[in-house]
Amino acid sequence: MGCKCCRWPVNACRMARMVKLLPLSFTGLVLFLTVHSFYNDAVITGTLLLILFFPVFGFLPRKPLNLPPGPSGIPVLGYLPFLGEKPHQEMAKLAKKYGPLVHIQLGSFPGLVVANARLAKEVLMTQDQVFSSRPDSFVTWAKHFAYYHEGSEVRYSMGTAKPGPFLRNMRRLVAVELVAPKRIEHFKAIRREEMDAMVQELLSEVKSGKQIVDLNMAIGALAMNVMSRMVIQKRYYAKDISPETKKEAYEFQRLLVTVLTWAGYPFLQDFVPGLRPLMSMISSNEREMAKMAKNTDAFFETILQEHRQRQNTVESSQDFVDVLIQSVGDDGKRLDDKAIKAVTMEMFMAGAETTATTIEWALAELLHHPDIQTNLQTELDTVIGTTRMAQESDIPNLPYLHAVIRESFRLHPVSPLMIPHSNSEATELDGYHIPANSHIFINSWAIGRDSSIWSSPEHFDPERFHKSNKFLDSQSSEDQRSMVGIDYKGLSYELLPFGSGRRGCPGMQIASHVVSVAVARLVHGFRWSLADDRAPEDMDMEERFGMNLQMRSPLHRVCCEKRLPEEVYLSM
Ligand code: HEM
Repeated sequence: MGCKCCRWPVNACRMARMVKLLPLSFTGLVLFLTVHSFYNDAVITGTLLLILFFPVFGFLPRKPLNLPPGPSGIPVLGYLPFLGEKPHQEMAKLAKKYGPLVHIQLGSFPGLVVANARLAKEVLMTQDQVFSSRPDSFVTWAKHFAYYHEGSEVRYSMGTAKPGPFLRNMRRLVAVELVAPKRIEHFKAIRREEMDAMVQELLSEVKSGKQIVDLNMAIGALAMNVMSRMVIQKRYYAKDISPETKKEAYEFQRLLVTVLTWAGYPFLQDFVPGLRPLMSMISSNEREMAKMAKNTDAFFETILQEHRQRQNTVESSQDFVDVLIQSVGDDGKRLDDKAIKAVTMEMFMAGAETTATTIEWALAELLHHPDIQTNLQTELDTVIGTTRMAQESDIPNLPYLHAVIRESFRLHPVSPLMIPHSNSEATELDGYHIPANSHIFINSWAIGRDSSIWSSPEHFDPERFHKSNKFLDSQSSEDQRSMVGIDYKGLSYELLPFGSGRRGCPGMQIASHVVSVAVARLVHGFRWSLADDRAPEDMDMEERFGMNLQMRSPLHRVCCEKRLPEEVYLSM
């Protein structure tokens, strides 16, 4: 067990205190002698001594704080080096050992892992206001890609912003202009056209005799095109685009991949801010990011200027950038150009990859479990028939599809630790002291595998969400029975792929439409199996942690067979 104040090993903590005291004591001694030889007056020297040594009391042994239990780390870095390549899994292991609330020291910051539904509710609902900030540790990325500088404290990205006028205004704009029912309906045609385009693209590959298709690419193109048409009225992912757009699309894709990669990168200086000046000097990452940030800024500046020239004021043809340009904040001012550029980019980062990865995991599970794929096809054929493709209006009539998607979200939340929350003031949680500015990791991956909630938690089985729930027997508790009613919209803390509360995902409605219809279309229109004679049980279902929790082996080579009559595809 580590020291109660910081969880380092007790001796390491004592040593660190002594090391911290040395320079102060030395400086104090030198100053004392200088001052005393100058004034030769005991009262003045004594007063100065008191002032000088006052801060030292901060380093003397303190009354132990009642922190939640947790592992000890190493001096300076704390538990950072032990989080490994899959921090969500390591944090889940810690929760098994120490309980659902675990304290971990992350460099200079206290960290907290929340790993059960009851405590997630406490953080996201009961104490939502206290925990709705974001940590101070995103600043390296934000400095380059969200126009952050330490003097201003403003981070022009919703995901990293602290509560305040910028975040309030942005969340309002997204809620009203992108995801309100009227706008969802308005963008319906875009979603339908992109779904049709994906099916046609897959069909043309199947017809050309290639039975193996790149499903990862098809899904990625769908999610990107839906987002880019809503946000900037452009379509970058298609074979039939003009050579000019192709160049622009290439630059867009290159920039986005880089920005996403850096966003998932743990910068040491963000956790040990004392190292920031040194790292800025020696780190090649910072130089590379600064270069890339210039290109990103130039790209989104062009988009912004194109929109300004077009001056689109007709609501029916407005995209999200038009809305951002015209919006007026609480202070009566228009948005800063930097904010418009950063939020435009963020829509792609937060909205497209997450949606694509979610669809890919669902399809992966259906490849891994062919019997469940067949069950879903049976439901689709029964409800929709075989003479037309699935539409958005069919979704409420497809309970098994809904169960498949919920089960996929349970096992594969693409943001397994959400975006870390932070508390602006010290508080108490479950009787423990939570220091201000802690990094709060709500581990939805671990909650989705909590055996006190879910029977056979590692097992993919949509039945647990379906009325014919075979996991229920006479021994089942009321809690287990109520699983059938659990949804992912932020009201059931057992299933939180989109988070919940003030910082919950504002894009949930759009994502939910795209994910449901894409899975329905892909499974209704095609039969999927593994390429290269691989058996389902040999499939690689491992994860790769990053900005999103992706498949370690994405679905680049999958067998695809058309399963509806030819005229259904032709009539789209
Ligand atoms: C299946 C797709 C998606 C999933 C699983 C997902 C999940 C999440 C999660 C877990 C969070 C963090 C919640 C928290 O920290 O409490 C989040 C935040 C966010 N999401 Fe999504 N998201 C998806 C799609 C989208 C879409 C389509 C958009 C764009 C319209 C979007 C925009 C955002 C933004 C801007 C934030 C930051 C909100 C804030 O910090 O206040 N997301 N999302």
